[in-house]
Amino acid sequence: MHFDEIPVIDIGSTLNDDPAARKATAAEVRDACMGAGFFLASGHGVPESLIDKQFDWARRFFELPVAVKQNYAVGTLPGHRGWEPLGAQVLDADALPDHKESLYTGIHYPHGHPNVMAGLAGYSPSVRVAELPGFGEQMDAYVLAMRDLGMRIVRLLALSLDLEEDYFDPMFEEPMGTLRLLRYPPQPADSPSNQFGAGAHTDWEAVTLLAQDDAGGLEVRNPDGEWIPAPPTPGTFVVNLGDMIPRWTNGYYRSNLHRVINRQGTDRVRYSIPFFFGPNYHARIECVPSLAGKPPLGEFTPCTVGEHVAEMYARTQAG
Ligand SMILES: O=C(O)CCC(=O)C(=O)O
Ligand SMILES: [Fe+2]
Repeated sequence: MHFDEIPVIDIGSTLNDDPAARKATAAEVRDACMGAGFFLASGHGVPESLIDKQFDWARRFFELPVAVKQNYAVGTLPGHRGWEPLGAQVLDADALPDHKESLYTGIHYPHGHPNVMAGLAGYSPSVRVAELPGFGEQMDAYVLAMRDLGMRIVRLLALSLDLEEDYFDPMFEEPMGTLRLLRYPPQPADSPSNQFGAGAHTDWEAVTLLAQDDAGGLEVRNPDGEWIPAPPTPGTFVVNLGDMIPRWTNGYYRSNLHRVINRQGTDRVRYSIPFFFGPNYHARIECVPSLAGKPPLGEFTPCTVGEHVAEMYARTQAG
């Protein structure tokens, strides 16, 4: 469905016991999911102070000397967690490497957890940084808030699909949750046209909850191929659907391409903090009963979350 802006949806009804109000919110969510696959959630209930602190700690981490950050590099820590230098990721194989630096952490699963011992993707201890006492505790507190917000969004999705509010709940026991700190240095105005902070891509999981600073630069592609800004909007999280959702809805809910360009032409660095939220590794993804009778909008084969993630990795490798 066509869209030319990203809607703002007040999700305050997820914080109190008024089912009729939540139903009304769910109707707005449904329209957003069938169009942009993105919305800006206001009234989310996450304290601004927690979000501000999260950006402060992100800055502090990136300001550490490279020699220190290297000790926390992806590949050095268990699972796919840790630091990635500028240019390490290629989200769009047709573009130059991404002009961004990042740290992956996420929901804390301790070393003895069976999924960690089995080496399942998405299950690792959260990152601690010895040089930054208090860093890990802040990340864990923020992740807890994202997990709570994520479940409230997942319940809205269920309602929006005419399902019981708790339809997805059992699949989100011991969920996957990756938190990423992102730092985008400015790109000069004359940088190559195929240079992006983050190249065009879709997210892989169920929902992404993104806090962005006020620099701007996130854009979503509509069906006409136009890039629509998801502008910095105080008091909101960017919420977008990942590739598991079209599988769950036979394509009726959209996981759309998006990209980032920090082309301010100044020395302005952009920071953003996405939380990628998905169900348990063993959960099954297949079209929800309320849509199963409608003609699929594409080919969507049921699979487990683990299989979905493996397929996504394979696709990037092949690309
Ligand atoms: O930094 C942003 O605004 C978006 C980042 C993003 O799309 C991603 O990390 O998947
Ligand atoms: Fe993304």
